[in-house]
Amino acid sequence: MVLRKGSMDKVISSDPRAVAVNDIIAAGRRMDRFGWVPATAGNISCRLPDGLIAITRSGGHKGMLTPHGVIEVTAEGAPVHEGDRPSAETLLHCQVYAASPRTGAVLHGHSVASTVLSMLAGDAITLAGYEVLKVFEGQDTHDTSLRLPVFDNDQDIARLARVIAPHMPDMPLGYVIRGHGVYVWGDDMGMALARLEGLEFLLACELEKRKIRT
Ligand SMILES: CSC[C@@H](O)[C@@H](O)C(=O)COP(=O)(O)O
Ligand SMILES: [Zn+2]
Repeated sequence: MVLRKGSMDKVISSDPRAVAVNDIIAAGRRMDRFGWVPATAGNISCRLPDGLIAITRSGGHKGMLTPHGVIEVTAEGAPVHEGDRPSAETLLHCQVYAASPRTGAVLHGHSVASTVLSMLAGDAITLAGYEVLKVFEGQDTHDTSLRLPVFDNDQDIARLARVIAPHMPDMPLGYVIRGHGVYVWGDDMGMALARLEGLEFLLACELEKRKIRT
């Protein structure tokens, strides 16, 4: 048994597929504990060493996943096994992996804070002055601001991916889909979860600030 960099759990196997399934199930439970994947909302994926992507099946509760709830798709989002129905938002995960060979895990949740704030925002939410900004790579002071892009929601995920595409190279935090939820990623699942937790904390703070002001 070994421990991996950034991991939040002990590895249960040296088989990368088993590790990915374990990581996805654990991530879903953790996101559910925070209330970020209500009903069947959210989706979770990991890149496998052979370039395939392990991703949640469409329509299941992400806090109650079993190994059956995780399937494999190609880098283009096609299910490896005929009849499997991957997340409706698979193309958004594929787009994040295609943008950087370093990215190993992608998380999508529907928190109250990301949903509400994005409905009040323009094309971005600015996060400034918070100590927790230091959770993001390259940030070593609270005395800074980071921009979280907001894209209009669209049920046509291929079209939404085309709108997001030009912004992919310049998104240090992830992004939010308006009235929908947040996309965050990292080199591995541990890093992606840490970034999601940091970002959600910051969004929750912003929401509280707005309530106090009104
Ligand atoms: C409960 S509605 C949420 C869905 O429409 C979608 O946005 C979502 O996040 C989950 O879709 P899924 O296809 O299960 O990955
Ligand atoms: Zn969603």
